[in-house]
Amino acid sequence: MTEKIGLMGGTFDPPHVAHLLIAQETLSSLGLDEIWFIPANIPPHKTRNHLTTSEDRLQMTQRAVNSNTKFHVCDIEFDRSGPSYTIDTVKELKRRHPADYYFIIGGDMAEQLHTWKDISTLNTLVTFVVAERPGYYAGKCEIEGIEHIKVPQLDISSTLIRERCRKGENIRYFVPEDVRDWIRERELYGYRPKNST
Ligand SMILES: Nc1ncnc2c1ncn2[C@@H]1O[C@H](COP(=O)(O)OP(=O)(O)OP(=O)(O)O)[C@@H](O)[C@H]1O
Ligand SMILES: O=C(O)c1ccc[n+]([C@@H]2O[C@H](COP(=O)([O-])O)[C@@H](O)[C@H]2O)c1
Repeated sequence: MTEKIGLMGGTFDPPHVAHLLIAQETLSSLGLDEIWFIPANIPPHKTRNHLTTSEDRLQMTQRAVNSNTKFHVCDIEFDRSGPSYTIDTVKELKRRHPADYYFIIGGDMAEQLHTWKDISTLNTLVTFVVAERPGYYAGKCEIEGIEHIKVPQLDISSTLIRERCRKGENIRYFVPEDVRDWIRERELYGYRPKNST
């Protein structure tokens, strides 16, 4: 039988619990075999100047998924220079590893999906799966054939976590413990917690 693989693309600066939750719920509700987390080398639509290094984001993503045997990290986008367009990633994945692919996105991404590179072709190569996200409405998405999954909405973002780190606020349970350890060890986002919790 053809494998069913979920792709969870992201900047993961840092990866957080909402990423893990929507991936897990997609896996269970669509009966997928695995989820591959794909950190973007150069996220096509992010305008922020200073991303954390690819090595740190890759390491944190690895740590985020390591307790789940069905979650894996795929570093395919680090092999290419220039913006990490999903169409290029998916074409390469299909060449290397034929399977049915499901690309997971949040409601914010769904709203702008029509602007993605070669979206009409990409939409024939993967099934998009959308998880609602507070403040966005995936129903606005104009692309056809999208699956919607029901997941409790979490108003958590990497931006919020970076802000909390900068302010010395606690990020426990916003990210997996192994990710928090890495952020603390490397003092990413200026993280110096005010207390040991
Ligand atoms: N809380 C959330 N609920 C639903 N989807 C989410 C949530 N957070 C992130 N996503 C989705 O996960 C994918 C990767 O997101 P990304 O790595 O950019 O995290 P982010 O929290 O949106 O980051 P930032 O705050 O830096 O923009 C995107 O498809 C995004 O829509
Ligand atoms: O291919 C595109 O045109 C495109 C435009 C915007 C985002 N994406 C992908 O969507 C995923 C989530 O993006 P981001 O910016 O929220 O990390 C990530 O895998 C990006 O490469 C892809």
